Amino acid sequence: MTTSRSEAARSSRQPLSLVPDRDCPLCPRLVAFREANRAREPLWHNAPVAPFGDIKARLLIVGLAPGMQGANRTGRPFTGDYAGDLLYTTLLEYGFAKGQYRARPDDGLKLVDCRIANAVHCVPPQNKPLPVEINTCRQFLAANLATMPNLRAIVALGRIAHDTVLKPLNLKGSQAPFGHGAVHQAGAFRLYDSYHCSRYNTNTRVLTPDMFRSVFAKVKADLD
Ligand SMILES: O=c1cc[nH]c(=O)[nH]1
Repeated sequence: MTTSRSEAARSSRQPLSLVPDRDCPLCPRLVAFREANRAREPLWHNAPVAPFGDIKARLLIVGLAPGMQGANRTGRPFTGDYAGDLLYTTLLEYGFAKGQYRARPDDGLKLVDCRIANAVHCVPPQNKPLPVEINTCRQFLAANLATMPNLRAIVALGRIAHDTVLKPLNLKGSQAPFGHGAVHQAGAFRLYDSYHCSRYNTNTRVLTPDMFRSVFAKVKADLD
């Protein structure tokens, strides 16, 4: 996001939409999936998941998409699935969260100087959003980036999150290749890459808790 782009976004007459409507119609495959999930599990959230945390935070964490049994069920990013256990434990350890994480949205956990959003706001089949869905949903993430007045650091969890923030940050893939632990400067912002904290990545030791911690240790040191 260049300064001019964010200024343009802030001053545009149309208010920026930070999250899709509950019945967002933009991605037909995700709409059909959402309707099937609503019929099957009427008590679940089953709608686009809004970002969690203060808009005035300096840190934005970008995930992939709501997990079926996690954010899609509970309505809060990374809440109720395996990926959230590692993420919230690490955020608590580095002071980016306070309280206790109990895997439910009424656990009282508060993020500190930190906000969490997803590249895609609706749960995709098999956890795999299509490129067209990622492109369509980017407008909401870009609105968050443009609206966060104190934003300094962005942690991308996985390659899809990394790729999707490049455009709003006005970076090219060749300038900022994805790599665990890589840090990319984008004007006033820093983009930190991490492998996604999914169960698959942690079970296969592609990502260890120490590797994950080292990303947040760096962010913390840079922000302090
Ligand atoms: O990327 C992810 C994974 C799980 N839950 C989320 O909200 N996002």
